[in-house]
This record gives sequence, structure tokens and C-alpha cells, in this order.
Amino acid sequence: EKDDKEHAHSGTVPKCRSEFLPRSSSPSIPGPRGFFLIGNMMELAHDHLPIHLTQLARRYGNIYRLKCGNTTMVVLSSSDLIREALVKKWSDFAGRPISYTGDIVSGGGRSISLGDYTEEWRAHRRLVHGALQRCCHQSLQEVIEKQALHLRQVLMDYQERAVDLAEDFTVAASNVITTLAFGKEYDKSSTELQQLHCCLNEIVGLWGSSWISVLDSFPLLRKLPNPVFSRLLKEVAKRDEIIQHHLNSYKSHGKKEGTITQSLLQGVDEQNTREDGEHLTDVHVHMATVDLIIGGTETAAAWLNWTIAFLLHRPEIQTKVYEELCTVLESRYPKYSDRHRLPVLCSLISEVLRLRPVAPLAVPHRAIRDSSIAGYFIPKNTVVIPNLFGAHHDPAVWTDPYSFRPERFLEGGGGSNRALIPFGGGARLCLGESVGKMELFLFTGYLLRDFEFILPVSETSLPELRGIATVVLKIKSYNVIVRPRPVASS
Ligand code: HEM
Repeated sequence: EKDDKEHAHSGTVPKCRSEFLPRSSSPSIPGPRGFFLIGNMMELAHDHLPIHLTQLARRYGNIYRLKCGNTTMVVLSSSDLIREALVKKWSDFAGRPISYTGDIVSGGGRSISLGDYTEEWRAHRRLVHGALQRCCHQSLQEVIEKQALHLRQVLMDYQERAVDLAEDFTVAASNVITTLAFGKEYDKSSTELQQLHCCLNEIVGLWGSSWISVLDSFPLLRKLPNPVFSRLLKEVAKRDEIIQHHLNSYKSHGKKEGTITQSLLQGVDEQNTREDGEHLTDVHVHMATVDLIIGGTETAAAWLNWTIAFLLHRPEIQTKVYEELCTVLESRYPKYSDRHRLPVLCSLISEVLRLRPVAPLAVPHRAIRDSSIAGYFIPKNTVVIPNLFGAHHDPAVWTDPYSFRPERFLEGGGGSNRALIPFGGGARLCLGESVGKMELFLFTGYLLRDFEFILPVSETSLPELRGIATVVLKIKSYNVIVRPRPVASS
């Protein structure tokens, strides 16, 4: 597997690809019966798709197929099958679905997250990966620490009033990424920030809706009026205007050394002076910025909000993390290098990632050639859905899979780090994995060192843990009281 990973990142195709049965002798993949014309489309219209696809997996198995118009989808709901497709056979499944609506959202397929696997896409991903690495190497920990301290002050200022922290988490995560990208941070009240997040939130919400996905499977419907699609187009135009404004003002007066944008602009220039290689443009810089801001904000912020909600359900875990921080670090704030000495904190992070992977169905992949999964023939162009939520609730791997039990990740607890795949894998592994991991660790460490999170007496019930599933899995809003620990004032 190590070799497969190396190939996935260098982009070279492994010499020996696994063999598979020809279509004629391969058994057919199980799945629910479809209706005339629409196939299994109704299965995809469920209000909480990750839960529904996981229930179907219990009926049809960890690999099953769904038909939607002329698209065949294969849903994978165990970490072994997801690894087989995304990591072991990464070069077969590195594509993204060819999508009319995806093209509109991604500047004609020129984003990293939705762009198909081509030479141009590989050059683009390499460029952004390099820019992110350089910038993170110089300043990531410092940038997160600054935002964690700022968040701490915001929470102090609430003076133990019952509050919903969702927006504060969004601002903190967003400021990490805008500092890395442009050297710029925003106040919660900034209209620029609010406009951007409002429109990114809308896009992420609308993108998962069946009003939009139906247009990919049934091209004729594109001719009919579709108010949801019109709203999506409007929000995409707004998003592009805001990002363009940022990039223009960066170019004209804000150029900052060591930022991702500086590295991207320089990289595009260098790339274009070379005779060989792909031609990258300002559109690639623009779409990379969109990818980083969406990927870097919605995910970490949603995860923090889930963590506090789970801790309200099991307050004694807060005490355990707090005691660990006080004992091991003698009350100083954690550094990322302390993570191996803080198993209780790390077990909390892993368990929340397991129970609520913030990108529960990752992003759909596409077979770019005929291949196989679990011995089944998978023809070219099949859409593969890695059901991370299902894999993280697989009863064959996890004891009591629906319970919040961070202890399972402590030594002897039976939790499997190998089966935990919240960032996907292979050629499409989350581009911000290292940023995300450091954010989750430092934000949680800072918050649990300084505060105790308490359910307000006015609340009649604990936060609801089912969540709202779009591309990102978010928790419904809830209120919490943030009480400073004695150590917080030191
Ligand atoms: C808790 C934090 C995060 C989680 C759990 C997460 C998870 C994921 C997952 C599951 C995917 C899809 C992988 C696939 O298609 O197989 C993904 C893709 C991506 N993520 Fe993240 N992510 C997180 C944070 C971030 C951050 C901080 C950034 C940016 C700095 C980011 C940027 C991206 C991008 C650009 C992609 C598209 C990669 C591609 O298609 O090649 N993510 N992420």
C-alpha cells in the first residue's frame, strides 16, 4: 500500500495493476430495484443521505449499485473497500463525474475538488499542494495559535451567557485560511466576511440538493425553469465576484511574502515560461482559492461544533482531557508536537471524526477505465461514492458503532486507526489534511484547557446529534455556556 500511496502523490501509474474478471463472468452488483426511467433516483432524494445509504448497505452489503438516469453509481460502505478503490487502485478511480452542474460551480471543471483527473488537473493540484506546504511549513502553527487565542477571548467575553458558537468557529477557521492565503483576517462583524460565508454556505447547501443533481442525470430537465438552480447560479456569480475582488486587491496593493496566493501566482508564471508542461491561468488561482476557503472553513468549523455537542452528552470526557492537559503540559498550551503525549485529547478528535466525518460521502469519484472492486467488474465511467459515514459505523469493525466512546481509541480500546478515513485517500486525498489535523488538535486543546462547556439550564434537551447532511455534515444549532477554568486566567 505504501507504494500505491507514493504513486498516487507522484502521479506515476503503478507498474502492476490488479487483474479483474471480464464483464461477462463477473457477478452483478446487488442493489435495490429501480423504477422505469428514474431508476433509484428516489434513494438519493433522502433528507439525510449518509444515514440512508448506510441503511441500504446493511440490506445490500458494503458494495451495492444505484442507477440514476444513465449513470451507474456504486456505493462503498467499508473502509477496506474504500481503500481498495481510492488507495490501491487510485489510478482507476481518480476521476470526478462528468457533470453539467459541477462544471458551472467549478469554473468549467478547473477547481481541484471537482476537476476531472487530467494532466492539467495534476499540474494544478501539484501547484496548490506545493504552495500550501511551503506556507504551512513557515507559519501554520503560529497562525492557528493566534486564532485560538482570539477565539478564547471571544468566549471569555460572553461571560457565561448561553450562546451558539457556530459563527465564532466559522470565523476562527476562516481566518486561518485567509491568513495563509492572503495574509488577511476578518472580524466577525466584517460585511466582507459575512457576504463570503453566506454565499459559500448557500452553494454548499444547494449543491447537494436533488433539484441540482437531477440536471446531471436528465439533460432534458435543463430546459425547464428550476428556481433552485437559478439561485445556485446567482450565488456562484456572487462568490466569483468576491474572490476576484480579493485577488485584484492582493495584486494591486496587498502582496504579502509567504502567502499561498503569492506562491500560486509565482508558480503559474514559472509554469508558463516552461516549454513543456501544462498552461495554468488566473482562473486556476481563482478556483484554488475557492477550494481552499470552502474546504478550510466549513469542515473544521463544523467539526468543532460537533465536538462541543458530544462533550455536552458526556461531560466527564472534558474533565479527562483537561486533567491530561494540566498533568502533561503543566498548564501551558499544547504544541502540535505534544500530540503523542496527549492520547486522551487525540482519542476525542478521532472519535468525533469517526462518528461525524464532516465530508460524510467524500466527493464522488469516477472510474476512468474498466476496473474491479471486491471482484465485481466496474465499467469505465461508473460513479463511485465512498460512504465514509457508513465505513465509520460498520458493525464488523466498530463495537457499538453508534455510541460516542473516545476510549475506543486509547490503548487496548479496540478502535482501529486504519479503518478511520475521514480525509479520503489516494490521488484525491484531502488537500488540506495537515492543516485540518493541526487545527482540530490546537483549537480543541486550547478550548478544553481554558473552558468547561455546560448545557444551559434553560435548555430542555441535549443537542440533537443526527445533523443536517449536505456536502458537509453539520449539527443543528444549539446553545452552550462557556465557563472559564481556573487556569484560564493565568
Ligand atoms: C476536519 C477537516 C477536514 C476533513 C475531515 C476533510 C475531508 C475531506 C474529504 C473526505 C475530501 C474528499 C476526498 C475524496 O474525494 O476522496 C476532501 C477533499 C478536499 N479537501 Fe478536505 N477536509 C478537511 C479540511 C480541509 C482543509 C482545511 C482544506 C484546505 C486548506 C481542505 C481542502 C480540500 C480540497 C481542496 C479537497 C479536494 C481534493 C481533490 O479533489 O483532489 N480540506 N476533504
